[in-house]
Amino acid sequence: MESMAVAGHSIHTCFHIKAKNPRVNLEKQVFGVPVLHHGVSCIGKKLKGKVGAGVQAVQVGLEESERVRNLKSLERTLELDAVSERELREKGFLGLRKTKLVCTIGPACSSLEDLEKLVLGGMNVARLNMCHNTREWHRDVIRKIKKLNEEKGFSVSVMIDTEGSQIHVVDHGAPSSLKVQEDSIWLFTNEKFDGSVPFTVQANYEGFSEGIKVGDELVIDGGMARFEVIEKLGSDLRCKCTDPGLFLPRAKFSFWRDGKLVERNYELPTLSTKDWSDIEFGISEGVNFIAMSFVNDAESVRQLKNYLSTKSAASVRVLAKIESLESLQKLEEIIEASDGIMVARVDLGVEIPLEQIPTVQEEITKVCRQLNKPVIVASQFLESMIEYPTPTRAEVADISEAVRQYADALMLAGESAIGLFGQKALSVLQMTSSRLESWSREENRQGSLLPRQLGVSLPDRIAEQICNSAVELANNLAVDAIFVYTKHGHMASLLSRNRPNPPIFAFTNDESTRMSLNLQWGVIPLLVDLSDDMESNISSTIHLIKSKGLVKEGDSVLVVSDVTPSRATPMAFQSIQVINMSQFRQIRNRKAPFLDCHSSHLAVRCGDFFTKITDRLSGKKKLEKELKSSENGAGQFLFWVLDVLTGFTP
Ligand SMILES: Nc1ncnc2c1ncn2[C@@H]1O[C@H](COP(=O)(O)OP(=O)(O)OP(=O)(O)O)[C@@H](O)[C@H]1O
Ligand SMILES: CC(=O)C(=O)O
Repeated sequence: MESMAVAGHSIHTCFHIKAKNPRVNLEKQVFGVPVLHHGVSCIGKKLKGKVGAGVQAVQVGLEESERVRNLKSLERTLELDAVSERELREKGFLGLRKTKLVCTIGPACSSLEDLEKLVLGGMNVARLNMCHNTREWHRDVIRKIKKLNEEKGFSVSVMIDTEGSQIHVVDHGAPSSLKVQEDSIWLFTNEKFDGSVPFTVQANYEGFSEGIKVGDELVIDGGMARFEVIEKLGSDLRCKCTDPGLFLPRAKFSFWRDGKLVERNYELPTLSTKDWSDIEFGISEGVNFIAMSFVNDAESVRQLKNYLSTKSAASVRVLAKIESLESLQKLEEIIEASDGIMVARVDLGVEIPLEQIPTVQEEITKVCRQLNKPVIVASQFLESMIEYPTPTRAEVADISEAVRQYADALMLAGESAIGLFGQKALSVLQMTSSRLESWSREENRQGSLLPRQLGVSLPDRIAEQICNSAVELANNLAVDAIFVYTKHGHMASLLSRNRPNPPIFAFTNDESTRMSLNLQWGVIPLLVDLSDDMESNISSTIHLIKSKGLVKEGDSVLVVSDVTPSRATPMAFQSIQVINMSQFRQIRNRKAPFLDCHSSHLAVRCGDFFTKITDRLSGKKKLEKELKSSENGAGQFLFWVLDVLTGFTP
């Protein structure tokens, strides 16, 4: 045991842990686990008057004047974005929407006024698809979003999508959509010519017909129309329409044989020359995310991430778009290599049968959560609203399903980019996701996806377990919010991964972390000027939230802090505390922590307890017996925490 601080109802302990399991490098880690000795009996109910009234542990080694300076500097800078603040005032902590919303920006919504309406309607991330429009147009939109962020106190992130390399139609014989009649005969060619030739389809890639045989099926946009290959003329294909439908501009096509996709190794790079130059453009405009189209392996993701590092742009997060059969076959390695995933349902539907999309979407979403990467479910949520002012009931059900699957974010494509009712579509997305979230909470259905179902252990097992336990505590104690102090967003994302009932306020002093957390489920990122003194960070942020009038009587918060070693705290220190915000007073004049007999007894228990947990279940039985027989509340509490934590052991 190293040190300890006890104040009021809160007890803070720090101790070294020697791991027996070599996979868990605990030697250098120090935990701080503040424990409530009155908390055990109120699991699942709202904490009223049972929580420590304030954070009183004070760091050893910090002079008082420095502490007060830290508090003052924090008071000057707490950026809660204007939209979250408004929502918080209207709906309270638990009413904050958790599912994030992404809108594709296109000609229908690129004016400053329309962009502002989208932000006020809940857009967290603006997406620009580099395969449409000019670079000047994209630059203008990005600058407008940044201007709104600066002038109106918004915090909307910007994402660009690379065009990627995929076989698609350059021209299909008409300037816009075209009906394809049954039995009509078409020529598919790689020949380049100006203008349109009736019944002639130009492909963008000369090797498009390699490996294709007479009798194969050519499918347009995952089923918009179907053809049979009736003749091969060099590299051209003569095809007969077997299933009439529509030809849209830039339609994608795929070939099928005996009911299976014909898989071919096109010599197309994931990032084309144009994509690299779009990436340069994105870096120079300070975008927050790059979504890579047609990723087929982890290597291409790593290549882009390395490139961003060499350009001092490692803060730009790389998302991999899952939209090919090959990317599904290498799903885990792609997720692990990337900073997040987009389930690009439109293009995915070109390569896998449409009826498989819902289950594939669920599987990708689940694996992303397991591996702690945010996931966007994209496209066609409200396709009918491109033309009509109300959604179909099935579209609303599709949104609800993605929310139920706990996707981090949902994305509008054509609905916002070119739709007649983009803002209305966003409000349907917003209302439907909020409704399902509150229904889940009220019915306590959140419990149906318990953290233990997450299954895997991440490399940082200690942080993972702390966050799992913190969320279990937060849900059981029914706190109103979780506060986390984070440099790179790691602890915030581990908390989000557990999809807690209360929202997660992630305080960071890193602007790029703040912007990247905009994609993370349930996280409200706030920019603050964090100091080395974690207690004053906690104290000041609670004080600031209170001073803005955002705290109601009885509101409590669970605080997770993760202090990296510094002069003030030479050892890493991770702690969980529960604080009643409404009774909270800023502590400015206490100088040192103090001990009492009860707490030192508790710390010994804690040390014993964690050693045994890290030794997996070997010590559980003995420890359970000891803790169960303990006559004080702390022992009982630890027994309960033991139960929670060991439940996660694989
Ligand atoms: N910047 C833009 N300028 C003009 N039209 C756009 C723009 N962005 C999107 N669109 C329109 O909105 C529609 C949906 O856009 P989105 O980029 O999601 O789909 P997409 O064209 O199928 O590309 P991808 O398959 O890469 O997602 C497009 O078909 C296009 O018509
Ligand atoms: C968004 C996208 O690229 C798709 O749905 O295919």
